Amino acid sequence: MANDEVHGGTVQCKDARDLIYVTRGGAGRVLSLGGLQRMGWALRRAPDARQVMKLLQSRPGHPYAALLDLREGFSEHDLAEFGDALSAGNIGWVAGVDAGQLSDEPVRRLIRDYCYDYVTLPCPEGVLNTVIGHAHGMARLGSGRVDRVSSAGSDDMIGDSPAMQALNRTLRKAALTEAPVFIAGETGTGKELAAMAVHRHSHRHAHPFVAINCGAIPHELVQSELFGYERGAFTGAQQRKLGRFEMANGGTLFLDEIGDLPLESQASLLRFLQQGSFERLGGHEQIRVDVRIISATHHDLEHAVDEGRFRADLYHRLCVLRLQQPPLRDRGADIDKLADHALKRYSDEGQHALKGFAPCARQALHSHPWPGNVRELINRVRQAVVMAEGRLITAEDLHIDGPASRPPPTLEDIRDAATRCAIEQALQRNRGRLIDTARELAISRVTLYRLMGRHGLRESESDGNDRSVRIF
Ligand SMILES: Nc1ncnc2c1ncn2[C@@H]1O[C@H](COP(=O)(O)OP(=O)(O)OP(=O)(O)O)[C@@H](O)[C@H]1O
Repeated sequence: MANDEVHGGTVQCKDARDLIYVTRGGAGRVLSLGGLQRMGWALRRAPDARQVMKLLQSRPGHPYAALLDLREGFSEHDLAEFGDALSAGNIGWVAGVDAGQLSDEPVRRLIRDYCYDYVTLPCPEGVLNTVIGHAHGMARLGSGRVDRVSSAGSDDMIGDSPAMQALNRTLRKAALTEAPVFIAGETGTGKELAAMAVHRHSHRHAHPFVAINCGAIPHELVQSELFGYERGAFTGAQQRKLGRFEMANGGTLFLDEIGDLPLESQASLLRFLQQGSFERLGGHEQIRVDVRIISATHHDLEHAVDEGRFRADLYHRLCVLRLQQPPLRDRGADIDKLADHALKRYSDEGQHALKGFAPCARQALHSHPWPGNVRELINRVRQAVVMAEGRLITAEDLHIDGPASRPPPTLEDIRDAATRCAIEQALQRNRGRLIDTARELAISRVTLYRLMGRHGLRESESDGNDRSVRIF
């Protein structure tokens, strides 16, 4: 769901997602979908229900999006055979239709009862990407796929380094409250996983967790995606559509890349946070829902506020509780655990069985700076699984140049990392109170404050009061 991001107009793929294109169209009616493949979809074609079931059975529980092209070739009898595939929890269906088919009762029923959404074909691939992306996200929620290789604290979040232990403790505390949570951290550090963990540990866990990537949706569609629309709200709005807020009722709404939210939607979100209600597009009724908001971004939201791109009042409403996702390079042995996990997860994609990582690869994993964090690590290991020719994955298979890419840490680097970690943990234990934290660490408050500035643990050099501390 919140799986794509837009950088400078191009959509970058985080992980390849599986799309099944079900079609029996004649020549000229089959969509090529090459653009979707470039956007990171792994495309599989299936002409009938049997093929779809075969694909589902080959990877039980694995999430798929499926585009069911209903424009030609399927009789009512054929469609009846899709019953099991349409009801599977790990597949999100989108129907593709000719506009005229929407008056056809069996087609309407199929869409209404089984599909996440429908599109009128042909349609721009950007739109298709968004819609099937959402369907895939819903399938992921339904798939119950949890990677429990972890030796760690928080369910499918692998890692038990001090930084991750601190994060796990904090997110469990956050889960017990109803306050909005803001998750900061570099791209690929696992902010969405952290948001899901907060939801899972909250009393809302039996209700939906709905995620949306505000940066991956065209600005003009964000408002209707979030708040839904009434029939006739605009040309093409042939029936009422529920927005993400309504879908998340009782549960949690995760707004990823919140910094990309257009100003109009910022105003609506602020109104929701103040009043607990909103209006659908084209509607006048105030709709009340019970939704907890978790937001995240890998950009500097404070900077966006300073530049007037993000409303300061909304920022303060969203950032009541703040979690900081640590970068991968600060997670020590977690790097090995994550690499082993990725190897296990993708081992069946390789040509031959792999035994593990060669010493040079282990060394490279620890010398690489990981600008793309866990996502980059998973992608590199996945690619190495496919490309490796030997029994062990080498640094070369990972396309990491070896220790030269980052010199080993100096004593000062190690001391700095330990100081930062000690201060972070003490701040958490003391709920951000500087006086108590300084006393525990046996340093003066001035020294503590100086060290926090040096290690990036407070917002600005000039603001010296306790309110600037964002760890609780
Ligand atoms: N601790 C972890 N254990 C296992 N997998 C992880 C962990 N952290 C991240 N991942 C995986 O890394 C990928 C990226 O994670 P995620 O999408 O949560 O990152 P993000 O911080 O939200 O990224 P972005 O800022 O780009 O939206 C996902 O495939 C996720 O499953």
